[in-house]
Amino acid sequence: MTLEAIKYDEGSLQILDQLLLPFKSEYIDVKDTEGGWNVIKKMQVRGAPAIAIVGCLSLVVELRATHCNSTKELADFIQSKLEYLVTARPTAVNMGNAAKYFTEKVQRLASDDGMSVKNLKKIIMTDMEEMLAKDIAGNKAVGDFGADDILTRSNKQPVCILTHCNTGSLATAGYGTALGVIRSLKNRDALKHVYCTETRPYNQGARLTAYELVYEKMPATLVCDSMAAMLMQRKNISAVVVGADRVVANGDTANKIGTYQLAIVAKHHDVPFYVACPTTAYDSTIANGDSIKIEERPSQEMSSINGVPVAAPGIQCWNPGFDVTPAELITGGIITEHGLFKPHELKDKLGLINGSKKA
Ligand SMILES: CSC[C@@H](O)[C@@H](O)C(=O)COP(=O)(O)O
Repeated sequence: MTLEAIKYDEGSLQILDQLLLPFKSEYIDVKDTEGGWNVIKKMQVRGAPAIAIVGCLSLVVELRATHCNSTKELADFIQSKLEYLVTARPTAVNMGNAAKYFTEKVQRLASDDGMSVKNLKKIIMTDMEEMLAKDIAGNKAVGDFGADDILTRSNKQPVCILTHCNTGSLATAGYGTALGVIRSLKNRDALKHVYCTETRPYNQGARLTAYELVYEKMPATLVCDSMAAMLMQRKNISAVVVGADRVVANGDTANKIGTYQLAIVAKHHDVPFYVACPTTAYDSTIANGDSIKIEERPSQEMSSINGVPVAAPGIQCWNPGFDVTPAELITGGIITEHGLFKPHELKDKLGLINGSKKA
């Protein structure tokens, strides 16, 4: 078994089929953007950062076999493929942010008269290939900032963490976001225990996070989502740390369904609640969480497990894949690769960082 969700080498892209985990380790060849769109839609690869990386790398693979006669033709081709990839899953913003960034870049470079088709292709492909290393570096920084803050609160005493969904190596290029914070705590010998929720209905916690925790030999226990309140009442939880699919301007955060109720329970028990995500999950164009589009998944994903029915035939199902945690419940803060911010600070602080990068 392996934890390498994305294998990429010089134009060859393979993804670990996460629908088969934890019982089978099988890779799928992704040969073009249609293949990329399909593995994202079916959730054979999932997790906001991994979705964007696989989407863009599927375009790199396709670009290698694509001939364009002009830089304008190439830029329009890349733009249309990126627009298509964004439609696979609507809530996670990472693919949308990548599409915006690469569209702006390719159209700007294409308008330069001295640019050749060959060079333009190379610049964009190299930039996309670098997403893998950049994501890991960002995750490591997130992990360290998160561990610093949690250990400051605990007076450097080892901590018990509750996490939700899967935010580890399988959801990213490696290391992980919320699971990256947990990994950083473990690296400092400061992780007493980690609890992961099952994460119904798709069981990313039971299938994927539990698999990563066992693989990494972390002291870990699986709980049902419905046990979170009891857990916080009885088990001395030091912090809840989750990932994000989209953090909007006021700090409201869309993440895996079930996150919002964890934040409410954490507030009731005075447990700090953290969102851990690189800024690739930040969307400054939406003012607050009411306008985030929430993906609704097929009802069979809820009414059956691995094809075995678990609900009464004929019952209707409502299956939103994500919920929105209001900023005021994110009491620990939002941990980014630039540091930890309170939700209300995010807009100004990230605006300053982005502004100074441009200057
Ligand atoms: C680093 S991943 C953060 C989030 O993307 C994760 O918690 C999550 O909600 C994933 O949802 P999924 O539907 O499995 O793609």
